[in-house]
Amino acid sequence: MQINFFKYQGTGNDFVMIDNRNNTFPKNNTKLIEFLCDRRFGIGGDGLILLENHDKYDFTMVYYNSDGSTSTMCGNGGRCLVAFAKQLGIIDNEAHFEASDGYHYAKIENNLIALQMIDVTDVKHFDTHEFVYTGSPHHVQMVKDIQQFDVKNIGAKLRYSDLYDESGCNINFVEQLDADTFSVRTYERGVEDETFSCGTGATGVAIAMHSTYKTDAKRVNINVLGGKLTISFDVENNTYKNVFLTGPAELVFGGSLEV
Ligand SMILES: N[C@@H](CCC[C@H](N)C(=O)O)C(=O)O
Repeated sequence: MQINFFKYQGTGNDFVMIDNRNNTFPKNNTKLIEFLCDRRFGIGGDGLILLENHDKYDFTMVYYNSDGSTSTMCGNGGRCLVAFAKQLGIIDNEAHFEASDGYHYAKIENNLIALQMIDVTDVKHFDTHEFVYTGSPHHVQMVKDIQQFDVKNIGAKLRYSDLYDESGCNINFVEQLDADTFSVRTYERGVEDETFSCGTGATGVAIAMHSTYKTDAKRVNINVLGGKLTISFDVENNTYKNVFLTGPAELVFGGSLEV
């Protein structure tokens, strides 16, 4: 079969995008998804996203990690999918769509995609870290000298440690740069490596930093290896609401391959 695809990236978190409105993509073929995401033998990406029809909203987002596993929400992937939907002419500058964690609203402003994330009520505090669920599970841990930190090995150890069940967790390491700016590096489960950016992770970090009083800003800058993200929110009765993840999302190239 022939597969037509586009490759997008959002702050260096990169995705193979496929328009599956005709339902022809073999969704249970884990090996195929892994192959398409492979950087040497395939197209290359941290994940693969299908854009599908929805009976009420503009589209449905179906997300797979690069190991071919179906997973929970991907914030950067959601932002890239909004840019892809605009390219396909499905939306103009606003989108309403459904993902694994429910309904999402997004808007395109000044070439940036602002994606509304789920409300977050429960930030769990531990001696060494915080745990936040922002559509995907996130471990948030402060470190010093983050640029020298061994994210891949220490991230993998924590992801497979007794702290988490077999489904694991994404592991974010954080260093504060100023009152409202943090540097973040993330080990992503399902990629089993450090990625250049993680949107649900950046969102989790911003909320964890606010809830532990490291910042009182409600607009937090997160610097990742692949660029800059901004997370804004309101706080009402310990619930983080109107949470928006904002940043660039760009088309890299498109093509087709025979599989
Ligand atoms: N890169 C993503 C997160 C993707 C899901 C994650 N790997 C998981 O399995 O939990 C993002 O931008 O949020």
